[in-house]
Amino acid sequence: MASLKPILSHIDNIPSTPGKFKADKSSLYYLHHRFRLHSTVPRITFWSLVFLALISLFFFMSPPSTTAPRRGLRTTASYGGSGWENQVKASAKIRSRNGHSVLVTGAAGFVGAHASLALKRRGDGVVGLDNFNSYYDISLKKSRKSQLLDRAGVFVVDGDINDAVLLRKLFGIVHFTHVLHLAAQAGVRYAMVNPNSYIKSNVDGFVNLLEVAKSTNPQPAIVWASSSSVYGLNTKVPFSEKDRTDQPASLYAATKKAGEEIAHTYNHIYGLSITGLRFFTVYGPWGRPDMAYFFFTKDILKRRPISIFEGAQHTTVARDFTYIDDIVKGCLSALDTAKKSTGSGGKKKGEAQFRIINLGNTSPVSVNKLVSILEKLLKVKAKKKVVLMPRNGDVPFTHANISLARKELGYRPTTDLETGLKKFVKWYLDYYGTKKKSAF
Ligand SMILES: O=C(O)[C@H]1O[C@H](OP(=O)(O)OP(=O)(O)OC[C@H]2O[C@@H](n3ccc(=O)[nH]c3=O)[C@H](O)[C@@H]2O)[C@H](O)[C@@H](O)[C@H]1O
Repeated sequence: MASLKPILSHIDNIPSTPGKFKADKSSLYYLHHRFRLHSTVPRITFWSLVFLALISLFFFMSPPSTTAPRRGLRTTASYGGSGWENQVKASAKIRSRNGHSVLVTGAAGFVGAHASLALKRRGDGVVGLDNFNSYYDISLKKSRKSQLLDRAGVFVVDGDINDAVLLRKLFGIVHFTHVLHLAAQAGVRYAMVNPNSYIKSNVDGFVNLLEVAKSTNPQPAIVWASSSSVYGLNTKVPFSEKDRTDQPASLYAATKKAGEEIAHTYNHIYGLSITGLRFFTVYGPWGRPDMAYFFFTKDILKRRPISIFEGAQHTTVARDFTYIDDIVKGCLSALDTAKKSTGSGGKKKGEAQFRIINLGNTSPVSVNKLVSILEKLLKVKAKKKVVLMPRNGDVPFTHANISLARKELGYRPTTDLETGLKKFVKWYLDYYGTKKKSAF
């Protein structure tokens, strides 16, 4: 467990759970006694007053809009009202011929923000949804949200995929042709710290979204983020979609694999068109602070030691690091090639498309090499500690076979790790140096 410490130091503390309004018993008691003392007021009047007071308290404490309980790492969300609806409608406006109308979940996240921007810039209608949980720095998520609104007019709704009322409301306002579902509890190692957050987002939340989508008329086509981690302890390389995925090494991987099976069920029963994309270690500007390339950069600059994992018998740990722009192209292409769902009224009317596709770089790089590229770009020597890879969810290597992505999506990744990290480091120095200068 000692090895978890440096990793978790990059993750924010979990906030307390939402508080509920409780009637203050002591003040009720006090009132009751006062009324008893002044017995000129009959008992019935006392209780009528208490009742009235409670009703008005309830009324005044309710926001003008819908308030939804939020599950997961944060408190409550509010939404609704005509101003809010107008923002949703404006954001959803399609500006190109044959453009899609896309609900992007996790839009204030790393991949979600980039994908939302790319969709909006080419003329699609985009509405974002994000619960702004505190798994990592909320201010980074808020910055992405502001960038989306200010630079492209993408509105990100503050809400949760577990909130069916909100989802139905959004589908009621906009006829989404597609959902790009990227909201998830990410990170392989954090699953040992907060296992339930993975079930809530990646299983409960996904089912909730599919339930609403399957009942919508017409049903949207769904493209969602699975993960390279489903290959788990698979040793056959490169990882092909035909390989076994029944040996997950982390709860994160297990929930993503569960998502793939759940997606199959909804496709089979309800005729939802569903494409699962297995992302391979996505990195780049505006990335996730819990990922190694990100916190290595921070620690190297602060002259703090970093742990480099190695396998048993000193074997190298490697990843098929994939640059964000390549992933975004893959996502857009998956949306463009997605066939329509076939169901209506919650019933399947014919076979619907079901796909699972790797999106990787197909060129694995060792963690050692990653660090030496960062040292060169940052012009600082890292204080490296080589440690045996802890048994906390990591796998020794990943390597994507992307033949299916090439065939189905015309996917061709073009950014090597050095080029991609150069762009990341430039962004990092801008963002954490002068902040306001950073733009997508
Ligand atoms: O493809 C995915 O589906 C997943 O990709 C990402 O997981 P990983 O590939 O494990 O990325 P990341 O943590 O950056 O570790 C990178 C490398 O550094 C090594 N590593 C890590 C920490 C450390 O202290 N030392 C170290 O050597 C570590 O052993 C590894 O070899 C996403 O986080 C995850 O949400 C999911 O999307």
